[in-house]
Amino acid sequence: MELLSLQSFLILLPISIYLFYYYYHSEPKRPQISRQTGFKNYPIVGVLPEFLKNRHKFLQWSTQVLGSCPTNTAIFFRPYKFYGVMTANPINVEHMLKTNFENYPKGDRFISMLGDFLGRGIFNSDGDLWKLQRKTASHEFNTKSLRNFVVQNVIVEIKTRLVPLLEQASKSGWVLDLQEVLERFAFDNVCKLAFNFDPGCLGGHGDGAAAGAEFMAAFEEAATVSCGRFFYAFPSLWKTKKFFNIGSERSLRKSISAVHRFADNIIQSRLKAKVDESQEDLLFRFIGNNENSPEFLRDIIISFILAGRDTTSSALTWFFWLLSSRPDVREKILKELEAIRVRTGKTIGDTYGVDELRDMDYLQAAISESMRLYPPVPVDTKESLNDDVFPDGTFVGKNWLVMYQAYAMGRMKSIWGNDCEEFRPERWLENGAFRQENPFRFPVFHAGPRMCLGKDMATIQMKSIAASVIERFDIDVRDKLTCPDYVMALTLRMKGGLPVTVRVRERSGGVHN
Ligand code: HEM
Repeated sequence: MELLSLQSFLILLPISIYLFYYYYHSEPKRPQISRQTGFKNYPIVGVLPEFLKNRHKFLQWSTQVLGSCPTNTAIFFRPYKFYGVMTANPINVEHMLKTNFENYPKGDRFISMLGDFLGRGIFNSDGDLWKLQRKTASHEFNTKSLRNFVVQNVIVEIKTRLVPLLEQASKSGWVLDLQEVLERFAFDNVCKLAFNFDPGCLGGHGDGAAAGAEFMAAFEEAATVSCGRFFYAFPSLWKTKKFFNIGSERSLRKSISAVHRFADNIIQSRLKAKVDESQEDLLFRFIGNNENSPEFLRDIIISFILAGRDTTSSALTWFFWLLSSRPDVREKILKELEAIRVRTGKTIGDTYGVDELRDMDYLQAAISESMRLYPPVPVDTKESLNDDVFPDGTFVGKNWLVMYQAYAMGRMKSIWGNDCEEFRPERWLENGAFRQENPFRFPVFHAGPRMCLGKDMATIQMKSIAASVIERFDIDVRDKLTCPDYVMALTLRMKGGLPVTVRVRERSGGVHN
């Protein structure tokens, strides 16, 4: 036995020495890593042991690492000469998202992970294919007609589904998962925007409730498993599963074909009907360009559904959790809403138009502050096309994985000051008016040419929901003092949801109706 150990040692020793020298001397830029504070990169295995140890609290761990680096930027490497850099420094973020945008596409690594599901839709493409979709979409997103369409959909969903559901919950004392409710709301909404189909996930009959629920479940599964590919320590694992069509990859294939079948049916029937001027949705707007094949139309639509699905629900779930332990903030929101109602002659239950929503400065500040601490997209990744140097002096090699961490940026003293951990909406106000933050310091909606297209729509949706819920109901979070855990996915979802009970709010004049 001892002889065997000695033999193994003698065999392994030269191999280890060889690998050590190979990794350390075959890469001329490597010395950057050892000089860098930050991620612990071991010989050969790189950051992998630390990553595996901290995977369950990835965001807190990487925030702490970035905070300890002089320029809030850290390099790591993984086996097989795979290098990456993560930053929480606004000047680096501006460089990668705007100044040297062409050098930082999403890259093949990202695109191949989501490719089976999203094809080459706007969310999953680079270069000319992306530019083309971006041009059409940004033109359409700026039209008044699309904005009105969105506002109308949100109003109907709130009045006919969300409010009745919460009223029912308040009467019967149900415990609701608020995160799930908000996700269903967002899914109904984004499907209407994408191809004017109402899946009726939050109640009602929709355009076919059973089909809608099936579509949402398949979409959910396809998105979760596709995004799960990002978190494999060794990407070859999911590729092998895919090759043999086993495990999660097998269910992924099934759910993707269900989503594609569903979307194809709608697209085919719309194409057969030729141009239907009564439609206002995105599909109608992209069909207008005759050059788009049905498959490409499907990719475009699915990308939009993915982008608009979990983001607003994530933002609002964390917002309602934060609010539950801050009655002072809630009171200020209520005061602001009351002032707007008095000025416009409205009563509780009336809906708010775009102008009134725009006047809700304090509510906007509170939602932004919540997204600063809990950004719906906590980490964003790119791939470098060529060698480059960040403005802070960090070398970035060709084909490196390049990430900015919005979660960490919201918690950097260098950006937000010593009270950065505190939930303080006032930091967004100047003489009572909401003040936009520089998007490279607050890249929650991304920034530069690829900035989120749905920012305004998301804002309308979030403020409408928050205002309607807060003025009508008291939301009691069951465990308001424990910070919920999150699920590591592309969006920041709460682990286990947000269980709440609901009470119709009592006002000085009694309970409203
Ligand atoms: C609070 C809500 C939202 C947040 C925080 C948010 C954030 C983001 C972020 C960080 C990106 C960049 C993603 C990446 O690089 O991979 C993005 C892109 C995008 N978002 Fe949003 N988003 C929100 C809501 C929406 C909504 C409601 C829509 C509308 C359907 C939407 C449509 C898009 C699209 C189409 C892109 C891709 C833009 C491009 O690549 O050119 N987003 N969003």
